[in-house]
Amino acid sequence: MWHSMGKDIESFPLPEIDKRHETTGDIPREIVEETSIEVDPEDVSLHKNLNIEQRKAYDEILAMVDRQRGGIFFVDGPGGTGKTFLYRALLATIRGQGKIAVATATSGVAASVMPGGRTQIVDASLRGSELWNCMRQLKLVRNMRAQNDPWFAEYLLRIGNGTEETNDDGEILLPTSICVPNKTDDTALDRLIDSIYQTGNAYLKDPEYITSRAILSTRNDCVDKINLKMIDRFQGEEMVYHSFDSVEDDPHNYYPPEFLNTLTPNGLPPHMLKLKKNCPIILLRNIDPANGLCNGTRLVVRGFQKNAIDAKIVVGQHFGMRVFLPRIPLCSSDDDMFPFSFKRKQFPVRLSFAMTINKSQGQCLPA
Ligand SMILES: Nc1ncnc2c1ncn2[C@@H]1O[C@H](COP(=O)(O)OP(=O)(O)OP(=O)(O)O)[C@@H](O)[C@H]1O
Repeated sequence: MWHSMGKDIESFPLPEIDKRHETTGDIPREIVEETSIEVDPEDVSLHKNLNIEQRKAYDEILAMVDRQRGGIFFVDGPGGTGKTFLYRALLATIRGQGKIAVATATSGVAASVMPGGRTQIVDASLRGSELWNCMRQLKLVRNMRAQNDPWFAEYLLRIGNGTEETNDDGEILLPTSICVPNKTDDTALDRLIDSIYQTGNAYLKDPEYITSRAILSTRNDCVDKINLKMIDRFQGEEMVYHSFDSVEDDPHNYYPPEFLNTLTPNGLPPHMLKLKKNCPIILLRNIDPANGLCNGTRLVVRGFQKNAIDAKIVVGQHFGMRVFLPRIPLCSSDDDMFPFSFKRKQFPVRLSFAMTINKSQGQCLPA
């Protein structure tokens, strides 16, 4: 499990492992794990559908593998141009030949969209690396996600490439068809919500519907406000979980729980976590990345227990898997935020009708 998070047991002060009990003989466990990844039959035929640029990249990378030559490739392309699709095709072909293909990504969610993906923490910039000059850049340019709307696909690419026309302030013009007019009154937020989510509970209860869309904001307070509005509209059995908040090394109790309860630092769940059956949630910590439970995984609540949330994974490789989420102690990732070290014991989840743009990276929101 530690390996799947890019860590090693040797970095912890634990007794040495007695290797006599290893069941894999002399073969390192990682090799056993990698060679036992099953190739999805659907992925095996993906290579037949590659577009021209994907095909060129696929052929070039595989040629290097076939010739058993080393090589480094950098597949570059804006969102939706089919990078993941290409990786899946490559992984399936290489693994299908009985060879090892290790899929890693810098975030758990990005790894979870690739079969057998692992998280590797990269503390470096690729361009700053001396390897950059040896890298062969392969560019994907065609937006495959917005194929049935070629105008929008082109528009997105122009924005990504910085070639869309701007005004004197450097702002681009959004077409009215994708805007919700802001009348600066109290109903503006409700109108935004109405245009994203149908009000009928039949829609909201459909996990596919609910996870195919989200309202994005730059700020956590906005996200919390929208999520609270949404959960009130949502119908179903309700449960409120309160967190246990404390400060480490506070023998004089300078920071009473009533005060701590009012805080919601970045990356921590709220003190009062209000959930309803079938509502969408997003995980805030890497609990078990190998089984799809990582920071950013989206789930739908199926039921409540006193000390566990019964939920179903609704994205990525582990789609449909039923899991039980525990309450865990969480610390704020931003150490400078408070002059004390804050600890919250809570389920590591937030509602995900709305999420911050940061959290949405690596997510697939097809609607
Ligand atoms: N050659 C193809 N044929 C059919 N569908 C494709 C093809 N390539 C990609 N797609 C589809 O287009 C969508 C976007 O592809 P993908 O997720 O691989 O893009 P990406 O570049 O990894 O996007 P992002 O950077 O946003 O993660 C997916 O639904 C994928 O199935």
